[in-house]
Amino acid sequence: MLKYTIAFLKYEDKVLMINRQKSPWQGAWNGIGGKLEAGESPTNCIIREVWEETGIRINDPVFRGLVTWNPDHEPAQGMYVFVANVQPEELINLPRATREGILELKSVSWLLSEDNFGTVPTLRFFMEKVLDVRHEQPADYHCTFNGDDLVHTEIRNLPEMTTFELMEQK
Ligand SMILES: Nc1nc2c([nH]c(=O)n2[C@H]2C[C@H](O)[C@@H](COP(=O)(O)OP(=O)(O)OP(=O)(O)O)O2)c(=O)[nH]1
Repeated sequence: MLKYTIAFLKYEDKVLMINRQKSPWQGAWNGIGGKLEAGESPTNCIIREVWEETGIRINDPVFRGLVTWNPDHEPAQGMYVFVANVQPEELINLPRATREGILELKSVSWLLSEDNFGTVPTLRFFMEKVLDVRHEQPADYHCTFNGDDLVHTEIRNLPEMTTFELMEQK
């Protein structure tokens, strides 16, 4: 079982992002998410985290895979990734400061642009595929870090346990 979840909430060609208030990746834009609680399924975790951090209720997050990183990077080895569509009426008062950081809608093209150093370093590797729900199967997007430098990326098949973990205690 991985320790974290993350969600990319889409509206048209934009995604709701948070500029993180704390480490890791303090000051960088990332999707919305957080740590699994004891006994919580990844799906229930992401529904709770999105509610707590944005006030938005997502009912049917779509599982899109894992982002994992080398075990020596830190004890937490990865996160379950989800996408969900949101309605414009749910995206109020943006940008908005919250306890976790600043919430803002960012365009996918800005998030993926090569001269953008304002996002967490893994995002550009997996985000386009994760958002392409119609053409890309869920996968394990594996990252190798040396310190804070992302030195290698690799797309792996999903471990079989993943489906079971997702269904657990739903
Ligand atoms: N720990 C960790 N989290 C990462 C990395 N990259 C990355 O996108 N994340 C994501 C996973 C989560 O969505 C988020 C980290 O969660 P968090 O620390 O804000 O979790 P939380 O709010 O539940 O934690 P807390 O208040 O209990 O400390 O960042 C990384 O390298 N390390």
